[in-house]
Amino acid sequence: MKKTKTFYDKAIALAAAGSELYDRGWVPATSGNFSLRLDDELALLTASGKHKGRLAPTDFIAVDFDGRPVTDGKPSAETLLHTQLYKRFPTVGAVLHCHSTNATLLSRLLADSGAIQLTDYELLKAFDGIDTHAGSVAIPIFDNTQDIAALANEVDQYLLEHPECPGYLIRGHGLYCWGQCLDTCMRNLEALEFMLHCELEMHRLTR
Ligand SMILES: CSC[C@@H](O)[C@@H](O)C(=O)COP(=O)(O)O
Ligand SMILES: [Zn+2]
Repeated sequence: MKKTKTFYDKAIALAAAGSELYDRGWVPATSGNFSLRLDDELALLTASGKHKGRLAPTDFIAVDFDGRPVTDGKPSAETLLHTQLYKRFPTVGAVLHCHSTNATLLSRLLADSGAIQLTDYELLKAFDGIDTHAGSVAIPIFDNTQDIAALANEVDQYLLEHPECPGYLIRGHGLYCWGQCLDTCMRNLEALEFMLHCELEMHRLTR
């Protein structure tokens, strides 16, 4: 595939998001990966192993929804965790994966319960379709593995049964979330990180 102006515009937008996320401490030491939908067959994704706070427009690769690169370079090791979302949900336009302290610690602390219930937070209203704090949103926690295809299958099975899920944790690893566009995805990520931080503090204060 020839890299178009759209490809580079989206790469620049994701690089700016990466810089912001790095400044927040959510993608240390080359961790994390980001993507944007290009069309109904392709997505733009970070190349593997790059520092996600200092991405250049050349640090992005176009992949199909089976994770195969269609431009030069090596896409993220976690490519399938992005492409599965574009494949399952035609409305998803952006996917962000971060390794914040909150996501890493909470996913370890609460792994046995299988999910974190976010309940009675005003910030639940940041998610599309939720207009009240009075409710609960489950954030599932999957076991970490280097077998990304197996993890993608597990996640896909969960999302088939819970299409309203706004994101998920991988134990001791990090958070995946998505949205219709990059702005929405950043908003969802910020809301999730805020509530994960609250949950961690509650755990600390009440244990
Ligand atoms: C730097 S360790 C983190 C990686 O193993 C992975 O989890 C990650 O988020 C980044 O992998 P990448 O292949 O650069 O997309
Ligand atoms: Zn990761």
